[in-house]
Amino acid sequence: MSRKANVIKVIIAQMPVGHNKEATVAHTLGEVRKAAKANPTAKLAILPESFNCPYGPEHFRKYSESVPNGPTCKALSNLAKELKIYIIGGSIMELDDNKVYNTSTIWGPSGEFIGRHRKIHLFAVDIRKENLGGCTFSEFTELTAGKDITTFEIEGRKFGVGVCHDIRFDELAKIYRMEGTEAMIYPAAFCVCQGPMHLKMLQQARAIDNGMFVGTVCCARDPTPEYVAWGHSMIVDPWGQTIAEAGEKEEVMMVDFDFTKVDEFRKQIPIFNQRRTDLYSLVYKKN
Ligand SMILES: NC(=O)CC(=O)C(=O)O
Repeated sequence: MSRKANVIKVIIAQMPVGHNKEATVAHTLGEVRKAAKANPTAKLAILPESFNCPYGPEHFRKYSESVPNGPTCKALSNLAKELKIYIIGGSIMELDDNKVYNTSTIWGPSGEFIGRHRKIHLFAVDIRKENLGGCTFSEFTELTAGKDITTFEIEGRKFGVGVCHDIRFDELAKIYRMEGTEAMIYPAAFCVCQGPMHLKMLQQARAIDNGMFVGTVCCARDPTPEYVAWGHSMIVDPWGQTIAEAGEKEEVMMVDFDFTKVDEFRKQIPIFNQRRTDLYSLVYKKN
């Protein structure tokens, strides 16, 4: 069996999303290229949720394309091959059989399509908070929910993928843990209302519950649209410590995922093995 990597260097690309899809994709991928060239040991790059489509139900179908053969996917595949890195392509709106999914695509260093994660928990809230404004939003009118979990490995370390609202479901993260996941990545688009309230706490909770890295990669703030992104992409380690956090603007961070922390946490706080599965259970109903 090949040795597991201790540390994996990751490019976190918090990028703005414009109305011109081609220009947005070109800019985002250009910034990833610059970061990868400046950091040749980076193994993985991660983009935000809906990274080529303004985040709003009125845009989803118009910006949707086929996976894995649409133009954005081709650009992601070519970049992964050029840079010889893995890419979690944030998410894009996927059109399949006339249905639209909020889909994260995963690419390998030869440009190969490794898999897709269709957002399982569609986002719908109606929040009113005096000091933070509010947020009323529903993906249900335009999108179809996914059904499958998605994992892949880099140098013997298992990554799991969810999309944004998926992070609020502790059961999902636990199922990924049961599948051996050591780092959960959620491309995200939290807004200025629920971002400051919940983003960090949700990540810390999922990380400590499962002894794994939890990362969100978010859209950069653009104050003009109705849905104003919070930014603040962040990586939390298995101990619940924030090891990297972006501001609100466009920003590319290089983050070392030191997986020895996963090994240490799980050895020193072995809650996974202490679960009382004689009293309760969680079942993944695989499709
Ligand atoms: N945008 C999302 O899917 C989720 C979100 O902003 C939230 O759960 O809050």
